[in-house]
Amino acid sequence: MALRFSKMHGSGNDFAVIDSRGGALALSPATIRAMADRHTGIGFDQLLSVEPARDRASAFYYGIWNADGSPSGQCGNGVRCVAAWLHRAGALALDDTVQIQSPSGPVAVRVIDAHRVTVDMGVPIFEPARIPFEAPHAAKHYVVDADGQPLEIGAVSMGNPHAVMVVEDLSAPALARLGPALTGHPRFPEGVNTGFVQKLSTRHVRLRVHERGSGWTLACGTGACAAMAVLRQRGEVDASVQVDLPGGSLQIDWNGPGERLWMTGPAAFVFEAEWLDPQAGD
Ligand SMILES: N[C@@H](CCC[C@H](N)C(=O)O)C(=O)O
Repeated sequence: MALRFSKMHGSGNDFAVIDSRGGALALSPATIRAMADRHTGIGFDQLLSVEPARDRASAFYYGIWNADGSPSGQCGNGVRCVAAWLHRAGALALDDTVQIQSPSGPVAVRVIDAHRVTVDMGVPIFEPARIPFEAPHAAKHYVVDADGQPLEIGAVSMGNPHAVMVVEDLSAPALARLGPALTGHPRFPEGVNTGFVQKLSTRHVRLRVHERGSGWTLACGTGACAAMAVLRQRGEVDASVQVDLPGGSLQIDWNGPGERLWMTGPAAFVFEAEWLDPQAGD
C-alpha cells in the first residue's frame, strides 16, 4: 500500500502532510522515523495528518509527530500548512475563519491568500504544572542548571512546552550545547522546545529553536509565540513583534496575559508523492 503525502514547509520548518480525512492515521514511531530520514526517507521535521473532527465545534482534527516518532500537542508552522492544504483541497475558503482541533485543543485559522495564514493560537499557559515544568510557582524568570552552569529561562506552554532564553548573540558557539542540554532537562518531564532569542528592538527579535524530537529547525511557530509570550509578559516587547528565524519571519500579536495570541506567516507546497513502504522500520 502506498501512502500519498504533500511535502510542505512554513519558513523552512518542513512537513509531510497526509490526507487522513477517512479516519485517524496510525503509524508506528519506527515508520515515522523511517519516513523522516533525510537520506533514505521523505525528510521532514514533523509529520502532520488531516483527520475528521473529534468535536462538534471543529471542522477538522490534525495530528502531529516529530521526526523521532514522538507525538506533540501543537505545531505553529504546521497548522498554517494544514490550513493551506485544506484551502488547496477545496475544504477552506479564503478569508473564512474556521476552528480546527490540535491534540492540545482548538485553534482558529484564516487563509489570507494561497501562501499566507493567520492563526489564533489561544492563550499562553504559564502555570508550571500545565507546561509541564518543575517549579513551586509561576514566575517570569527561572534559574535552571544545565551544561554545568546556572541559566535564566522563561517557561510557557503554547499547547506544547517551551523554554525561552534571552541571549546577546545568536551565533555564540555555546548555543550548540545549550539547546540539547535544555531540551532534555529533567525539570521538563516531557522534554521541552528550547528557543534562544536576541532582542533587536521592542518590535523585532531574532530566534533559533532546538525542538524536542526534531533538533535544530529553520523555524518553529510555537517557538516564536513562546518567545513573544515570555518577553511581553516581562514587559520587554510591544504587542506586535516580527520574529526572524533562520528560514523566514513570522508576525506575532499578543496584548498580554489572559489574552489570545495571533501568529501570521507563510505556508508553502513543495511537491506531492507516495511513500512506498508504509511498513518501513516495523
Ligand atoms: N515545529 C513546530 C513544533 C513541533 C512540535 C515540537 N517539536 C514538540 O515536540 O512540541 C512549530 O512550528 O511549532
